[in-house]
Amino acid sequence: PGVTDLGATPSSKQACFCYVMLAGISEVLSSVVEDVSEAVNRNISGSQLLHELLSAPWLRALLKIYECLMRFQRLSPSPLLPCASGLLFEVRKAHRPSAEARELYNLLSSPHVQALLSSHDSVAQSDYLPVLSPLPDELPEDEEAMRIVCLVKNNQPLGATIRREEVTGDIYIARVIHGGLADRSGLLHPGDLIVEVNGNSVVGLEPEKVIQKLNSSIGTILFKVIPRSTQVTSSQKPVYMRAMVDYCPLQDSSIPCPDAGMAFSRGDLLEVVDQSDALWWQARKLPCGASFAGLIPSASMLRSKHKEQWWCHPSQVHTCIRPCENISGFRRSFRLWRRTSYKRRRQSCTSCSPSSSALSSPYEEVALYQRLPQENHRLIILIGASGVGVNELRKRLIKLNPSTFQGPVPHTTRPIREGEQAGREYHFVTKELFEYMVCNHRFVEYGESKSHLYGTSIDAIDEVIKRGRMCIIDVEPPGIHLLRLRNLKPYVIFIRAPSPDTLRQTRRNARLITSYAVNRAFTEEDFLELEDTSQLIDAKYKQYFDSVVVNDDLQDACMQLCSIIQQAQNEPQWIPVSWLHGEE
Ligand SMILES: Nc1ncnc2c1ncn2[C@@H]1O[C@H](COP(=O)(O)OP(=O)(O)OP(=O)(O)O)[C@@H](O)[C@H]1O
Repeated sequence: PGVTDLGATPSSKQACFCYVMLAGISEVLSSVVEDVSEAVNRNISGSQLLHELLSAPWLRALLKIYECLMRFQRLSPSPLLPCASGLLFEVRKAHRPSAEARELYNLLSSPHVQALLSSHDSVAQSDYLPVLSPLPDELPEDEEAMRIVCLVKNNQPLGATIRREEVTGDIYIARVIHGGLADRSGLLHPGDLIVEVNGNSVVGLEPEKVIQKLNSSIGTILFKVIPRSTQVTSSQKPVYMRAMVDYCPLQDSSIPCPDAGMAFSRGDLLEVVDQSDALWWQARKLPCGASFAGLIPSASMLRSKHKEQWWCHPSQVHTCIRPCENISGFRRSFRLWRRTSYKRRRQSCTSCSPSSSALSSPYEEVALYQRLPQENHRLIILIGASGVGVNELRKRLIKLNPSTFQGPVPHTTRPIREGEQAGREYHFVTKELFEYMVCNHRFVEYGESKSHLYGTSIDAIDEVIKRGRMCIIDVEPPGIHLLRLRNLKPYVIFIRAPSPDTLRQTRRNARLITSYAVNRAFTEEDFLELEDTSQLIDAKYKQYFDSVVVNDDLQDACMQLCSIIQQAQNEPQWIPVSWLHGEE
């Protein structure tokens, strides 16, 4: 039985057959009885009766049936092939089909499996279209090998770009997009000369016209190409890069094919699969969603684009949060200074665009890094708008686990006070030593408050890390650049302001540090400034953020921070390759 016969049980079929047989025999017998009774009634002689009986059609029919049954008995049916006996066994079992058999039956009879089986049969019988006309018997000696490529285009783009040779007007495949339709076919390669598309010659046509032809083709596209004489097999290993700038192909007039372009934003992780072209690379965004790559400008291309943009719109490329010359750490006096300085700087800047370092390196090569247990902990940097709660979160973390988390001890030129201990609250240093450290770039941040200098030094951070602790600092965003060092391998967490409603709701009873004596409640102006600054930092520095925590509920934010820090120290993370083995 075929798949579709699984439902009918063999016993019911046999019963049906027997019924047909019995109906025939009873007909024959009733005709025998009829003939005999007729002969008796007619009172004919015995020999005549015998002759009539023996020549009666019913007797012949009975004898035929008898012969058939005897033959059937001699040749009792047996399976022709061993697999057929297995099949028979299965069929017998199918009298009461098991749950598996029923499931198999359902699966096999589903439309897509039926379609798959039918496709398989077509392929197995080479039953596919179009049937190409046979090659002429006699080909000229100098005839170039022509390849006829048939692609079935669905909604996806073709996945190849073309270029025109200016002198000859020939149209060539310029590049094949990784994972795209053309690439998967394995039949079109960069450098192949396109002679015809769907039977129409393309030689001498403008590339736009060819693209139009291709775009308007639905279903099958038939290419006639002369393959490039030497095929270049590209076996490039993917390179992973962090985008340090934003890019939108639809706004880029220089891209060879905007449809093949891939947009990305600062901070996106890109898997660059092809760098063979000096101007246009091919990449996928990670975590990988698309099966095919997109075109992105090469690093040199992006650099020249940004230079060009700078000359056209120089006002857009200044930084809205400039590197600070005199900003301080996290003690109360530092933070007071920070608040006032922040306001001043915010007023003078209105725009937000990539910094100069992003322009010089639009992509940063990264690799996965897993910290080994014997290695130093990574530096944890918290970044956030003033008032968002960076200091509060940091204090809570340290309080929660003082043997694990620690902040660096700041330096100051102010005299030591009663109850203070050198190296505990501050490193108390002379003004000369402080200035010497400034000249030698030893401070991540420093500033002046009430004629005294305060600063957070790289050495103080190092000290904490070397003691085996996890150093947690909060710095103003420009400080990130100074801390991106191989030995510190900083992990940056952005503390983002919650939605405007949640911000106002959660900070109803919070106090803002405004002076040594007075902590006042948040005003509407504070909220607006906080939201504004939070968005600005996010937009300008997101390429450096490894994680983001929204500080809505303090307890939740603190817990989230703990688990992110744990992951940062113990799970593989993407870091710049220069932190693994390169120069700092
Ligand atoms: N999620 C929160 N819910 C309620 N209050 C909060 C929350 N986060 C912080 N606060 C409170 O907001 C105030 C400002 O926080 P904090 O001093 O940590 O700000 P900051 O980001 O360090 O800014 P600055 O550098 O200006 O001090 C503090 O009183 C703090 O307790």
